[in-house]
Amino acid sequence: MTRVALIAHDEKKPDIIDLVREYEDLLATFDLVGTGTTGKRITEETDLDVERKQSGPLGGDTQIGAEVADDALDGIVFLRDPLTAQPHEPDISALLRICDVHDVPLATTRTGAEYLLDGLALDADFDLDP
Ligand SMILES: O=C(CO)COP(=O)(O)O
Repeated sequence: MTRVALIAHDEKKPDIIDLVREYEDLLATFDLVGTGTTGKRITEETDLDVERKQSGPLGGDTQIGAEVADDALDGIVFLRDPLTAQPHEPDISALLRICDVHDVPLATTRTGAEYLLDGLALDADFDLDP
């Protein structure tokens, strides 16, 4: 099954909720994992089930990076806040780097995320406009 990670910094949480609502039917067919607070918000505000890792600052990005290293993920949506310094910046950089190493598609913007999910829908033969 397609496995996707969902991550958003605090300023971007409304955007990721909006995005997952838009793609909820598709995402319901995927195996979802997320960092702690992002995963909690998505499970509270949608009908989706998200496996929750640690919160980002407590190692969640690193845990997701470990899944990338194991080739366990098909894609990552990571809506980053480019205007706020993050205490765990090294973990964030490491996650981006390991995605480059393993050629795992990663979207860090809303529009990029839509292209990524559209592509995963195509791979999964899922009709987004039935
Ligand atoms: O900090 C994050 C990603 O770097 C996200 O973590 P949370 O989902 O726990 O807020």
